[in-house]
Amino acid sequence: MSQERVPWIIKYRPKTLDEVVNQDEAKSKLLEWLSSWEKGKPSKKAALLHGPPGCGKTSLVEALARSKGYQLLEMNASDARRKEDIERIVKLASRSGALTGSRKIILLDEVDGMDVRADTGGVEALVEVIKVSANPIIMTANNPYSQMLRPLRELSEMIAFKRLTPRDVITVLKRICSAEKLVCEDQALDEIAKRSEGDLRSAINDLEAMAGASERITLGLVKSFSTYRDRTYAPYEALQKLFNSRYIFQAREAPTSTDLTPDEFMVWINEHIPTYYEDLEEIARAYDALSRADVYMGRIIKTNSWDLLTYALDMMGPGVAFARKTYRYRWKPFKQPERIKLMSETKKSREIREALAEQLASHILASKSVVKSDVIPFLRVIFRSNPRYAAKLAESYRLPSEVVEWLAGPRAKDVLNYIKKRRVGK
Ligand SMILES: Nc1ncnc2c1ncn2[C@@H]1O[C@H](COP(=O)(O)OP(=O)(O)OP(=O)(O)O)[C@@H](O)[C@H]1O
Repeated sequence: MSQERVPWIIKYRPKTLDEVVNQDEAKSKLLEWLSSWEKGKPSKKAALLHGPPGCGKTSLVEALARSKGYQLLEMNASDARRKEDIERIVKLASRSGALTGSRKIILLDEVDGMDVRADTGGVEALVEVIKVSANPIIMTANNPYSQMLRPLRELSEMIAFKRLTPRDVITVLKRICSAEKLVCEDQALDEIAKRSEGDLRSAINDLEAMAGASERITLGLVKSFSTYRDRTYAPYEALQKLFNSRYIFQAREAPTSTDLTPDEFMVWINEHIPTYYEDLEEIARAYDALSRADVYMGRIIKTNSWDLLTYALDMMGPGVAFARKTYRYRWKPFKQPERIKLMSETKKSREIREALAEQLASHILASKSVVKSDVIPFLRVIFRSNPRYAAKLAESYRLPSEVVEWLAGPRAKDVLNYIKKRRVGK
């Protein structure tokens, strides 16, 4: 009988929570969140585990389910292309817990790989499922900060995973070497760990491939084997890379090593220049370089001249990084920029303003920007000071109640009452 070989990344998956290395903070946050579920008072309906590839997100959920006696229903979100797939699979799973008596955790891997074109509606379907789910839903993502995942972020406990250090990677590789009775030079393990850049999955795969080629793993063998991989970084990691780069080429790579577009990444740099630099002169020089990058980006977008991108990248990468006077590695807590947070918090309000401007522009034959700057501010004053007259305006322009509420703010109730009275009176 042929014996089927189990890949090492499956064979050596952590079986217990203790075997998941160097993710203690994520572990305790996840345990806390799950216990809030068990008490019937979940702090957030879902959990979104995020971090670089191969750092233990899926492994931790599997170990958690095993240790706490949950049945784990796993689904790769990027396989579920359409709204119906998500609804069918997850809805079923999220409702049946109470009937069968077995407790379930639903794990949706790689939600950032979901097909997000507007017509697929996957994210919206997932949001609805999370709201009604009777079982805890855990999602994983490498990059949780894209605009399309915003509705999921709002409903989820965000749990960050660290990139593993070379030492963590070596610990696990040594465990595997001894279980497989593999002779491996220390320097060879160091090299595999260095090349993996914290991705334990790729390190284990490399080790397995090399073990298939030779019984003894030497530094020479490693060097002849693997090549460095192109990696995608989370924005805060790319910022560490950028600000702490020793060489120009490192600073240059940083802006394109994330899933963000160069102008989105500029928002992150813009917010964090004062986080990283303390010296005023360094701050001024860094902003000067960034403003030049901004000028190039503006030109690129206006005239579609993408050949200028290289100059923009030079300015936002090396330009910002080498604004420093002397090199010193500094670790800084880079967070999601306030501007991005604010933009998402005010998204609804901006959408209403935009729609109202469009509607009024055609009524009063003015441009949308004139309506926004010269008409809407006055309407807001009228709606907040004269509800009776506001009701008349709302009726004649057929404004939906959402718009009335936005214009009238604290006086919305009064305006809506007058509208009702007018309708009854007719
Ligand atoms: N922190 C860790 N401790 C122990 N083993 C780990 C750890 N992280 C990863 N591994 C090993 O690497 C393999 C891949 O890990 P896992 O699937 O958990 O990564 P992930 O973070 O979910 O990655 P991705 O984002 O690519 O899905 C696992 O099979 C496991 O053997």
